[in-house]
Amino acid sequence: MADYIIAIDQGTTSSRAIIFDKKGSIVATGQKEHEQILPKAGWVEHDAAEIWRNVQEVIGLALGRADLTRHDIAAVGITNQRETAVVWDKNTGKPIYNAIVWQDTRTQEIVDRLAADGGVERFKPVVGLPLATYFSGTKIAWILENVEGAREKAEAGDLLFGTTDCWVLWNLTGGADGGVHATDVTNASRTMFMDLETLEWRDDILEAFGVPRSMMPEIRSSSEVYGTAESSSLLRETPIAGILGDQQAATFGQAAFQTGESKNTYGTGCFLIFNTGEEVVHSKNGLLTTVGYKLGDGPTHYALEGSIAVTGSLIQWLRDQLGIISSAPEVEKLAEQVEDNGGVYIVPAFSGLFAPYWRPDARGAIVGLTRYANKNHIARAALEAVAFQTRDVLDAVNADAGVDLTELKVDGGMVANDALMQFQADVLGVPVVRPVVAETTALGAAYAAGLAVGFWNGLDDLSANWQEDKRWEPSMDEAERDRQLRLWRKAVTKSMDWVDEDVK
Ligand SMILES: Nc1ncnc2c1ncn2[C@@H]1O[C@H](COP(=O)(O)OP(=O)(O)O)[C@@H](O)[C@H]1O
Ligand SMILES: O=P(O)(O)OC[C@H](O)CO
Repeated sequence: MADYIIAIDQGTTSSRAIIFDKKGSIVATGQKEHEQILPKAGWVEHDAAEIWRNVQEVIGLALGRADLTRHDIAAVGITNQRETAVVWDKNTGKPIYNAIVWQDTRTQEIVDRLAADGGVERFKPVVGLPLATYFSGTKIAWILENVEGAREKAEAGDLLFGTTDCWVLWNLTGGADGGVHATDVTNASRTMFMDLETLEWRDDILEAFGVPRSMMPEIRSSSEVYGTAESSSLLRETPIAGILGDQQAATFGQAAFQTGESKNTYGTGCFLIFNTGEEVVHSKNGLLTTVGYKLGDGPTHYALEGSIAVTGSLIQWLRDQLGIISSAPEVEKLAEQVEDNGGVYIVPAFSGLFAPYWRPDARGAIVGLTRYANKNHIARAALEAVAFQTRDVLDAVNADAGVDLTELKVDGGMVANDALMQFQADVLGVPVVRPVVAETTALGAAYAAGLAVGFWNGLDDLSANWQEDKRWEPSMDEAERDRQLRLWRKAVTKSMDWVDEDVK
């Protein structure tokens, strides 16, 4: 058997291809950012055609850097930004509109319309999700209602929907020339349309959203052979054998396979996932219920999730919109030049507030400003906002689980930031632990693909690969932690109730 697995990580900010060996170590990486298209306040789009071009390019980069060919690759795993909706014409292979990204809030009116009959929790007992702009369902509905000719084409069976895993799989397996139109259970669980118990699309919910079932991909497990790469691909004939939404992939890559295990990933947003085993658990504290993973014909593993919309993207905002840093890592230097936040708190409710608040009416707020405040305080407050939001989610997980987590496994682009990780341990009051391979998202997809083709024999092989790299112990005294949390929560209340009829 070939000695490597390649994982394609189609993220919000960039697409990566990462080649792993049997130990789960990274052999080579290719990465390319794609454009963030921001046509109006609250709108976030990606060009799906650009994403597919980038995916092909990064596969070439990774293979080239490792000096490997497709013959060295046993299988391909795919992981992806979840919820982001691509709708394309199955005859031409062209998207009929830009992909509407998970952070996009344009569909609030559709949410309100659907919620008018039964409230935002109307479908939650079946799909685990409240009605919110975050999930794919209202994004598909928006495209069908607003793109000229889309409704007719959809009714005629000419349009396909997919999250970006499905878009990449379809293209990689031949596109309009016989591409496989499938997604996995974890991605399907983020659409609003999948029944968590039966793992099938719900016709009544599709109908309520006005989405024809013919657009929907087949729902498959997270680890099985979906198809092989088509003949013009650098990976031709290689089996595509694993798909997991990126947060579930990170949980899998952290080897958090058992009930009660968890992880928090710090990327564009932050996502804490808590494994609830084979049981569907409904949150009483603002968390989502989602599928964790399903390997082939094996049992379905479920999870509770605390999704935070804006964390790394707040650092991008400091860089791109305010211009106070020229690269993301610079934020740490800036923040460390002051002893504290100078009384400044940032609530980055750019897309409203997600877990555990679910307040679409919230917008970003910077509070506590005095003339003393400077860019260093803003940088510090931005990092602190990431940690405070995670604390709010962890409180919800602890309340739902009925036990307190004793440490937090972390990963993602932001965990390179020492100041943030130390502050995170301080405001949580529990240690924060980073594994050697912090690219757990890609690793999780590689694991799913490798298990399907016998590259790894079972979960024990994967657990044996997990190794601790660094641990941050809490060092803040309790009174100071309580004071900071009180001020943070006061700041959160200031961001709420902002959007009304005049403010979009
Ligand atoms: N050293 C750093 N300090 C703070 N934020 C960082 C640092 N390095 C990267 N980031 C942020 O992390 C994000 C990238 O992380 P990544 O895991 O690649 O995200 P994604 O998978 O969402 O594309 C970006 O939003 C960037 O602003
Ligand atoms: O691409 P990321 O890492 O920001 O993850 C996005 C999430 O999947 C959105 O739910």
